[in-house]
Amino acid sequence: MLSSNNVSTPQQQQQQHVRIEGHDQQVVATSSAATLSIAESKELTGLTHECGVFGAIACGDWPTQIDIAHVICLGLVALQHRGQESAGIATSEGKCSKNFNVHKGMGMISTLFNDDSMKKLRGNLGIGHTRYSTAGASEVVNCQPFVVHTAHGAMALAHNGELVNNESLRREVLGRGVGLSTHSDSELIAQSLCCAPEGVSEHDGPNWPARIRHFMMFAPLSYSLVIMLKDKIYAVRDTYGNRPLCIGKIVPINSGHAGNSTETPADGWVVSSESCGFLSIGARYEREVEPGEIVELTRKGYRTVDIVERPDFKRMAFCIFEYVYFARSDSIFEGQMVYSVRLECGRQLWREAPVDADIVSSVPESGTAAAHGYARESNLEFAEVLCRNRYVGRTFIQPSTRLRQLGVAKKFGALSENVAGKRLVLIDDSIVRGNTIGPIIKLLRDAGALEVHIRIASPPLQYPCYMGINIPTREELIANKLNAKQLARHVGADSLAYLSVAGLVQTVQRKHVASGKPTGHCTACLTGEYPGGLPDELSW
Ligand SMILES: O=P(O)(O)OC[C@H]1O[C@H](OP(=O)(O)OP(=O)(O)O)[C@H](O)[C@@H]1O
Ligand SMILES: NC(=O)CC[C@H](N)C(=O)O
Ligand code: SF4
Ligand SMILES: [Mg+2]
Repeated sequence: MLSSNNVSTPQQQQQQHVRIEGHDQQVVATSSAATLSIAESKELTGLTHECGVFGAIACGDWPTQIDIAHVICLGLVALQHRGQESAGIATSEGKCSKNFNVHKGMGMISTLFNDDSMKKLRGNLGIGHTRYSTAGASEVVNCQPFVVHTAHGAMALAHNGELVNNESLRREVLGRGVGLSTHSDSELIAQSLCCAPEGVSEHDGPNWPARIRHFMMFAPLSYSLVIMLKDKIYAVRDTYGNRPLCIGKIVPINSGHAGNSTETPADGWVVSSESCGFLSIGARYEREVEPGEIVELTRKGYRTVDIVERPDFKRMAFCIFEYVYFARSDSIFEGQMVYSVRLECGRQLWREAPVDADIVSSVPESGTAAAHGYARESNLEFAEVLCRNRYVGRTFIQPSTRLRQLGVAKKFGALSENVAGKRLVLIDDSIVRGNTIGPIIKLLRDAGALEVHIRIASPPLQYPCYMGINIPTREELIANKLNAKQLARHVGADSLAYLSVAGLVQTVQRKHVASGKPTGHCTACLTGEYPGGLPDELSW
C-alpha cells in the first residue's frame, strides 16, 4: 500500500480535463477563448515525443563557482527535442530545506529563460525538465519540476514517462486523504514519496531510498526521475529501464580530451535523459543509471543506494523507439551511439529489402543515418534530394487534412539537379500516419525522379504506447489500414518495404549478445507485447 500524509501542494489551479477512451484528452485555452486539443495544435506527423529530465550538482566547497542554473539550462536545450510544451528549473543553495528557487512555464527553453530568471536560480544543485504532456493538460499548472513540502523539507521532482497504473495509484493516494491538485501522474509520484512507508523507522531522519523503493514496488512502469532535496539529488529508473537516464561528470575546464579518464577530478555531476548535451557543458559521459537503480548524488560524488528487482524477474524493456526516432543521434544508450545503431539498421534494411536504383537518399532528419547505412551496404551512391525548411516547426497549426498534407510538403524542397532522371531509393526511419511520405514522393516526381522506392528503417507501427509516448489512434496508424503493397500504391511509390521486427531487435542488441550482457527492449507498439503485460485499466 502506498502511504501518505497531509502534505501541502503548491498548485491550486483547476484544469479542464476530460477522459476519452481511457486516455486523457487534453485541452488548452487559446487567446481567442476557443479551445484546441493538443493533438490539433501540433503538426500531425510522426510520434509525439516524451520529456527530458536533467539534474546537476557541484562538488567541493559551496557556494560553487559553477553556474549550476546555466548548466541545467544548456542541458535542457540539448533535450529540447524531447518536449517543447513547457519547461522548468528548480535549484537549491544546499542550506535551507524550506525553499527552492523555481522558474517554470509554458514554451521553449530559449523563450522561458533569460538573464532575470537565471539570476534568481542561484544554487549549488538543481533539476530541470522539458515537457511533452502525456497525463494532465498542457498547462502551466502541470509544468515540472513539481515542488512539494514534506515533513522533512522541500522536494522537487522531474519525470519522464507515464505511470501505467496511474488510475489505481491515484485512487490509492486520494483514498488516504491526500488532495491532488492536478491530473499529472508526475505530481502523483511526488505525493507518493511524501510519507515514510509503514515499518520504516525515520528516527535519524528521512529514509528517501526506502520511500523511493516503496513507490517503485507499486509502480512498475514507466519513469526516469530526478528528485532534489536540500543537498542531494536522487536519479531513478524504473525496473524495466523503459525510459533512458545517464550520468555525466563535469570535468575541470583544462582537462581536454583526457577528461573522461577515471583520474580526472569531478567539478560536479549531472544526470540526463540523454548524453547528447554533455560535451557542450564540459561534462563527460560516465554511465547509465541501470534499470531499477536508485543513485544518490551529493557534493562528494555519486553512489548506488539500492537496486529494485523487476517483478517475477521479467526482461528489461528499454524503449526501442529511442533508437529509431526519439533520441538525438549523438546520444549514447547501452554503450552504443544512437547514430551507429541507425546506420546499422540501414545496412540490415538493404539486406532484407534490396532494390535496383541509382542513388540512395533520406527524409531528413532522423532517416539520414539509416540511409547512409543502406548506401554503404549496397555500394549505391548517397545523395541528398531534399532540403528542409527549418522555419516550419513542429507546433505548426494545421486545421484540416488537406492543409496538413500541404504543410508537410511545405517543410521540404527538392534538390532537382540531384533528382532528375534518377531511380532513387528514399529511406525514412518510420511511418506513423503516412502524412509525410506521399507529398515528398510527389515533390520528387515533379522534380524529375524516374522511380521512387521507399524503405523504412523500422517495422510498421500498429499498437498504442502506454509508457510516455502519444501514439495516434488505431484508425490513424496507416499500417493498420494498408499493407506495404497497398501503402506503396496509396503514396505513389514504386515499392515500399519495412525493416522486420527481428532485424531491428537483432541490430539493436547485437553488441550485447556478442558480449553476453543482459539486454531487452520494449517493442509493444510494433508487436503488441507489453512489458509486464497490458495493465487491466488500459485498453485501446
Ligand atoms: O507518417 P507520418 O505520420 O507522416 O510521420 C513520420 C515522419 O515523422 C517523423 O519525422 P519528423 O518530421 O517528426 O522528425 P525528424 O525531423 O526527426 O525526422 C519521422 O521521422 C517520419 O519522417
Ligand atoms: N512525456 C513525458 O514523459 C510526460 C511526463 C508526464 N507523464 C507528464 O505528462 O508530464
Ligand atoms: S510501446 Fe513503442 S514507443 Fe512505447 S515504450 Fe514501447 S517501444 Fe517505446
Ligand atoms: Mg522524419
